[in-house]
Amino acid sequence: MYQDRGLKIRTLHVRDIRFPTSLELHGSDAMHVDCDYSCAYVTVYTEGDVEGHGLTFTIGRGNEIVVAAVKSLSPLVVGQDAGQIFNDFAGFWRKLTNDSQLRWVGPEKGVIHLATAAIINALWDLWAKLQQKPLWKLLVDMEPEQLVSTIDFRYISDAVTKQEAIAMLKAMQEGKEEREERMIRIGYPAYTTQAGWLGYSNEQVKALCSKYLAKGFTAFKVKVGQNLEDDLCRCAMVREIIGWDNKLMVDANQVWDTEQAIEWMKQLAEFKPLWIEEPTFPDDVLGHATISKALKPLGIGVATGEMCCNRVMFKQFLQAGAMQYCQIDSCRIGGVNEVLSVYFMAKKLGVPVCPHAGGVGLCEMVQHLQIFDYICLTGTTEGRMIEFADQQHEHFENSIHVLHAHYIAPKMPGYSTALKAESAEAYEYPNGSKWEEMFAKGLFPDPRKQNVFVCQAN
Ligand SMILES: C[C@H](O)[C@@H](O)CC(=O)C(=O)O
Ligand SMILES: [Mg+2]
Repeated sequence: MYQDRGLKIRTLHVRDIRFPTSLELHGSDAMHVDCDYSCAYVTVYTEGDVEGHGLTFTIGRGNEIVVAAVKSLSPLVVGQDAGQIFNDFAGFWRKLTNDSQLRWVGPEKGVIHLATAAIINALWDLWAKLQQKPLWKLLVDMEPEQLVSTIDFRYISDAVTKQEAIAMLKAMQEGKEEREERMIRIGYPAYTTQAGWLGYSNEQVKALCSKYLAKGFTAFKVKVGQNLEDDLCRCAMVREIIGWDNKLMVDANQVWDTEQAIEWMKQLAEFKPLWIEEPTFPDDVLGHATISKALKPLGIGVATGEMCCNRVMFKQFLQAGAMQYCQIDSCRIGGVNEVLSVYFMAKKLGVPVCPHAGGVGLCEMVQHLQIFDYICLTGTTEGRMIEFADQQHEHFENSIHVLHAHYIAPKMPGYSTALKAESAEAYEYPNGSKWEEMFAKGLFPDPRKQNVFVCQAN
C-alpha cells in the first residue's frame, strides 16, 4: 500500500470558483445571510498522467485570500516526490503546517489552514487515484499502523496516543467485510438541511419538507436565531409536516451569547430538537459546556465543529463535555490527516461524529470519512448521520449518490473532489463565462470595475 517513489509533483494550480447561491438564498442562516458558495480549487499535477483535486469551502468574499494562501504554500509541495509524501504523510503535514515563517499567520487556524486543507485534500485524492480506490476504501484497506502513521499527534497525545489509535483499529478488524458490504448496498444515514435555509419562505420550507419526507428522510435541520417569533412559527410548521417520530435539529450559526442561547433554546424546547448547533462563538469551549449542561435536562444536545479550527480545539470541546455531536468539516481543519485524529479522539471520548456538509463539495468528501468511521472505527451508525445539502452536486465529476436518505459508498477512485472542467471554467471568479453573464445583467457588481483587489489565479 505504501506508494512507490519517483512520481514528482510538477506543479500546483489553484482557482477561485464561486457559485451565485445568494440569488436564491441557498445556504443562508442567521449569521451568513447572503452566501455565495465558493471554493479554492486546487489541482496537483504530477509527472505522470494522474492529477489530484482538492478544495476548501468558503462563502464568497475572501475566497481570493484563501487562493493567495494556497499560492504561498505551494513551494512546499511542488517538486516533492508524491510517494515520499505518502510514506511519511504526518511528516509532510507537519512541514506544511509548520513552515517556520508561514506559521505566524496561523498557526493551524484561519485562512492558512483552509488553504492547507485544499492542498492536503488534493494529495489524498491523488493517492486514492494512484491506488485506483475511492478514498474510503484506501483508508479501510490500510494496515492500522499505516493509517495512524498519517496523523500528527503533537498537541493531542494527552487525549489519544498513536498506540491507542492503532489498538482501536485492531479491535474493529472483525466484521469489516460485512460493514463494507452494508455501506455499498444500503449506505450511511443522512439528514437534510436543504429544507431549512433561513432565507427560504415558509411555503418553500413546507414544500421541501414534504419533498424530503417523500424521499425517505427522517431527520431535518432548520436554521434559527434571527427572530424568536419566526423560529417558534417555523419549528411548529416543520413539526406539523414531519411529525414527532422524525428528528428535528436547529442551527443558530453562532449568533447568541451563552445565556441568550440557553434562554432561546428553552423556548424552542417544546419542539424537541435533538441538537442546537453552533449556539455561540465557535472558540468558546466553556460557553458551549455551560449551554450543554443547561440544556441536558431538556434532552437537547450541543452540536458544533464546522468552524472548530483545529484538532486542539476539538480536543478541548470533547474533554470539556462541550459538544455532544462532533461535526468535523473536511476543509476547516488541515485535511484528511487532521480529521482522522478527531475521529480517534471522538471515539475515545464516546462522542458521535455527524459531519458538517453544508457547502460546496463537503457532502462529496465527508461521506468517505464517515464510511471509514463506520467500517473501521466505531462499527455503528447509532446516533450518527451525514448532513445532506442539495447544492452544486451537478458540478462534480463523481458526485454523491443518496438513495432513500442514505449515502451509498462511492465507487470511483479518488476523494470525489474533481469539478467538471466546464463548471470550473464557467464559475471561475471573476472571468468565467457565467460570471461575465451575471455582471452584464447587473446581478452582481463586477469587481474588475470597482477598484477592488481580486487575486487572479495564474
Ligand atoms: C453558510 C452555510 O450555508 C452554513 O449555514 C452551513 C451550516 O451551518 C450547516 O450546514 O450546518
Ligand atoms: Mg451548521
